[in-house]
Amino acid sequence: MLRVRDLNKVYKVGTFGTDKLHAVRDVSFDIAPGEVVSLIGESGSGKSTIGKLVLRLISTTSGTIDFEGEDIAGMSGRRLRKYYQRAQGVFQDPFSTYNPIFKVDRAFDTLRNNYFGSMSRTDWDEKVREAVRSVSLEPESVLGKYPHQLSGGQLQRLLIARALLLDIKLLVADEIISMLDASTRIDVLNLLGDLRAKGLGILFVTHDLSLGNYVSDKVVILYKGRVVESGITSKVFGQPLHPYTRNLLASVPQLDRKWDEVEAEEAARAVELDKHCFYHEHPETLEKSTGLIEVDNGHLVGCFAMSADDPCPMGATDDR
Ligand SMILES: Nc1ncnc2c1ncn2[C@@H]1O[C@H](COP(=O)(O)OP(=O)(O)OP(=O)(O)O)[C@@H](O)[C@H]1O
Repeated sequence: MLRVRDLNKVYKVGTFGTDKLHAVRDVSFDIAPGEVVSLIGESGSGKSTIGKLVLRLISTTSGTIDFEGEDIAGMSGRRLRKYYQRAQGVFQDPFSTYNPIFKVDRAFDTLRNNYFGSMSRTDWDEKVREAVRSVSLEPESVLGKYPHQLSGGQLQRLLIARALLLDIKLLVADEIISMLDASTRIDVLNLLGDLRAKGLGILFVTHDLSLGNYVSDKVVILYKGRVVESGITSKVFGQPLHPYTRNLLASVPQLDRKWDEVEAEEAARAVELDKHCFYHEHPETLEKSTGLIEVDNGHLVGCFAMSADDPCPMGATDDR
């Protein structure tokens, strides 16, 4: 359904826009219907930029994004409107999405004006109520209210309901639960699970490894805009190969492991990597990547071996 290939985004920065910031580098991944793919990485790794590129909120520098076989860069007019009927985004801070001086219903009305102009008011109101119920909210408790009268979780679910009115096939969910409390988080996560079961493809953007592990079928681990590892979640998290992924996972506290043990493992890995891995020696630059190596079916690892005949000490070669 969604096919992203060799995506690059370079921002112009600096006072006169003369400097360049390479925010996304050669990123490729696919999302099938009913599949959740998580983009995981630390702050500044390019996750949100990729989400915005997929929603065409910003333009690509190079690379392609195909949705149902059509390059979204070439869409305009009716075709672009149709794309937005099928692909929508929900972002981190639900409060900033609503205008505080209007009731939340206004977010739905703008959609009616754009896409459902010919529908009668009665039919539209019923359609909205149905969408609100589908995200486990009571229409009477939330419609007609101002944003400050509702919780973050209710506002977030209303935004998902709004997207669902369009019968979308792809949802870009960018850190959508990071501002919610624990009990509301689980409601929104369960809702995403229900939507996935109905065939919705979800691009889930998060910096939280455990969340990525919980919700996704596949993960794409990003470091400074570049994919360092990707594949089926259980494979990437069960057998992480790239030093960055391993360090990320090692940094998540585990009840059954002592910190000394984790540190000793990391030190042993550092010895293996010394003078072999460009990433290990110079993590500040990723220019020397030799691309991604497929180590297992769909499990790709970014390789930064220092020379072509230098076997990657992290196992990112065919014979390991
Ligand atoms: N409009 C912009 N102009 C210039 N640079 C930008 C712009 N938007 C993002 N960047 C830069 O691009 C890089 C990637 O940013 P992005 O927001 O995609 O990262 P992220 O992984 O989503 O981070 P976070 O988790 O903090 O939101 C960062 O260095 C950021 O400062």
